[in-house]
Amino acid sequence: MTITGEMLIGASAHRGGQGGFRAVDPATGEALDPVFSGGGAAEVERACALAWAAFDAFRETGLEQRAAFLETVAQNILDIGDGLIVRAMAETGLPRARLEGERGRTVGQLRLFAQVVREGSWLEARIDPAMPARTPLPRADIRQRHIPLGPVAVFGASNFPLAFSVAGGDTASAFAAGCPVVVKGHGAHPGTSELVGRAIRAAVASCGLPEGVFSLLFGTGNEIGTALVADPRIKAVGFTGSRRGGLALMEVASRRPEPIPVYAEMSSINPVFLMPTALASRAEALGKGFVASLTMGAGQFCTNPGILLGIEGPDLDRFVAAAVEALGASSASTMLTPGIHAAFDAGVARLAGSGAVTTLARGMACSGPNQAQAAFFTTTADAFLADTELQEEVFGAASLLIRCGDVAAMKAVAETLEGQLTATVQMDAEDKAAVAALIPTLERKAGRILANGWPTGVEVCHAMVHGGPFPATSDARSTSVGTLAIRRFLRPVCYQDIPAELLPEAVRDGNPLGLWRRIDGTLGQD
Ligand SMILES: NC(=O)C1=CN([C@@H]2O[C@H](COP(=O)(O)OP(=O)(O)OC[C@H]3O[C@@H](n4cnc5c(N)ncnc54)[C@H](O)[C@@H]3O)[C@@H](O)[C@H]2O)C=CC1
Ligand SMILES: O=C(O)CCC(=O)C(=O)O
Repeated sequence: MTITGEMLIGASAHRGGQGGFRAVDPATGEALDPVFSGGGAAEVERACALAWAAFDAFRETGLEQRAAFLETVAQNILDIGDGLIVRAMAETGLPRARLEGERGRTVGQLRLFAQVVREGSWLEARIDPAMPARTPLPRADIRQRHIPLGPVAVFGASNFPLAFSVAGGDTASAFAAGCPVVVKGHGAHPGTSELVGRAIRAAVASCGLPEGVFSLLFGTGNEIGTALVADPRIKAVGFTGSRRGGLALMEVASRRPEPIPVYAEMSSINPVFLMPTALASRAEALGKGFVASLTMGAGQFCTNPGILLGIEGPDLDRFVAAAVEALGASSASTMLTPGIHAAFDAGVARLAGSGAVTTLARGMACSGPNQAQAAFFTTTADAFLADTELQEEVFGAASLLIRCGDVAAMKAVAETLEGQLTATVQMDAEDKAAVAALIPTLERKAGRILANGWPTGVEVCHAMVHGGPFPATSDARSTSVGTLAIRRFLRPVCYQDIPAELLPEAVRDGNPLGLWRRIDGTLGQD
């Protein structure tokens, strides 16, 4: 498939009038062909008009047709073949194995949402039949189903060019809900974005859907993203990126005459609690496991273990020695963009320069452009509690070990943490009581609590929560990974005494869709 550098607006490919740009291979610093054109207000207007025009037809597609659309997108992505992986490698510096795995995750995610669409429980159909004889007042016939919010703006993330980008979780869940999608592609991987965008566009056409179901826009500054979120036809936003970017888009969305929800996944330092017995029994293995998680993908995961908490003593020293050895042997790796690399170096310099922080280890020296040397620091619980800046995410392979006096100090630190995507406990059976005391705090702070694993690598499944209180996300009630992500783009509508022939199929008598429905409070398939 050829990459042309055009934006995809409905069925047409379009060269915008704003400044052109090229992707950069971060491993060499070289600009890649072709030149991509940037869009502005005119392209936003066209894409949103088409999306709005498509909405009513798309939202009432049959469950089977919509599921087949998601499966066609998945197949079309696979059919691009190796060209997709090669382009993504060049644009991101990420290795082949990682990108092949990410493609599998992306395709699997689309197929999982197809199953969800078919199964139909997301419609949450409820029927409270009329009670004309009820006294003192009769009850009307009241029915409820969920409908999609409307066209969704999706911002592709830099660090997952497939799974959190053009056909990533935000797009898959919005399509599953019945929302047209306008993607603002990330400028770091425009060629990858165009290839995937063309795969989606072909699926829209072959599934007989209106062209406005999908558009892909590019633009260099903030203008295009701002215009997209401000457009009155956009009804929700999905975003993964920086806290600054997420906050800026939340501000735009809240200032609209009709404010809309922004589901932004932003920043998280993912605390790991090294419980005493676990540390005593396997400090060395934990040290190695930690470094493997920290350095994976050059640390460019929002689930990266950015802080560790352990109790002072010889077992923690053994953990540190093992981690220092593993980290010292970790090679420098190419980061996604020169900007992300510069932000990592600045964050590491900030920690290294703090009087309260000691540098424990750095990874191997850099040997090419945009490479990052992993970094491991330590501080005390008192110092951490005194300086809120030590909580700021350093995006990349940098982590801070907080030395605590006892389990109570660990809990005190946990209480001061901002909202997190994850919280991890490394524990043995004897640590259970201490962990039980910690869990209520962790539940308030994080979207996912895990034991004896590492937070990087999110499973795409029904029970997953990839979310959490601010600043991990802008809305703690949601997840951006897993099938519950569909909820973000739905809202309930109630039908009171609506004549049977005007009711949507989901809540009709006789249950033509064969859904699980709550009838007078009882769940069943009647
Ligand atoms: N927590 C996480 O999952 C991630 C965090 N980051 C953080 O973000 C930093 C920069 O990386 P990027 O991926 O470029 O994230 P970013 O937040 O700068 O950009 C993400 C997308 O949002 C758009 N955008 C950003 N600010 C905007 C604004 N004010 N108005 C309109 N559109 C806006 C950008 O054009 C881009 O398409 C990294 O150094 C890292 O600190 C990056 C990726 C993932
Ligand atoms: O750890 C993962 O698999 C997902 C990480 C993520 O969501 C991110 O880095 O934006």
